[in-house]
Amino acid sequence: MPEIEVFATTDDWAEACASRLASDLSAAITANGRALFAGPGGSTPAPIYARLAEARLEWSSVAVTLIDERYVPETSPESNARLIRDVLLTGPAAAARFVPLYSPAVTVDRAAAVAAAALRAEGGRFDTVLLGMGEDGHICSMFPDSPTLKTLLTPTLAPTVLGVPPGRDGAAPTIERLSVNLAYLAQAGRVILALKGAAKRTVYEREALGDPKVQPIAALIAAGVPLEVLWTEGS
Ligand SMILES: O=C1O[C@H](COP(=O)(O)O)[C@@H](O)[C@H](O)[C@H]1O
Repeated sequence: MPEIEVFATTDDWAEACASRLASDLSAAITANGRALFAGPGGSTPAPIYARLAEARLEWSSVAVTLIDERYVPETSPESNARLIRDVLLTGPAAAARFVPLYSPAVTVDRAAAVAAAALRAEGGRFDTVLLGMGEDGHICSMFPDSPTLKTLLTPTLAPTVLGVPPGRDGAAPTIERLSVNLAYLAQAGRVILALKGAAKRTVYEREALGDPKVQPIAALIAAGVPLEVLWTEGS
């Protein structure tokens, strides 16, 4: 299992994550003339996004998307796109192109198909990825016990975006979602899992040793996702 890299402060941790992402984007622009980045929503990534926004990059050559999204428009406080727009796509980074997963399609599955086509048009491979993880062990919108988990984690599927229904009887997720699948993470140049707090460290260590068939983190490791795990106790 990938070793956990420990950082003494939130600043050091956010800086390390942002500088690896910026370095990957810069290398992709040099090699291909463009770069594709995918990141999470949630409460964890804001300090990383704020630092990444300050990176000296040819931002007009960068496309930014999400690893997952709630099926809500950007006007909703639940929207992951809103976090990206407010914190990452600011200053010079506002020149980057945002590729949303959400669209007001008829169903979440139709929106997933639209998003999958949009990502294919961007090259279909993430140059670098930032991941978060919930305390229940979910990454992207790959929720333990969700009926969609097995499909999202099927290693033989091509990179795509899938609709995720709400959990039954109050189980997570509470609303419909969209999520990239395992293949998108397995084919990425680098995947940084940014963890904050003692509880998430314990979950990671437990999940990483778990059953590779059912748990997202274990499945990522089994599939050879180029995972780097950066942790800070945080505040
Ligand atoms: O639902 C989500 O949660 C995870 C983790 O969020 P956090 O608040 O614990 O940082 C996030 O990675 C994911 O993108 C988001 O949709």
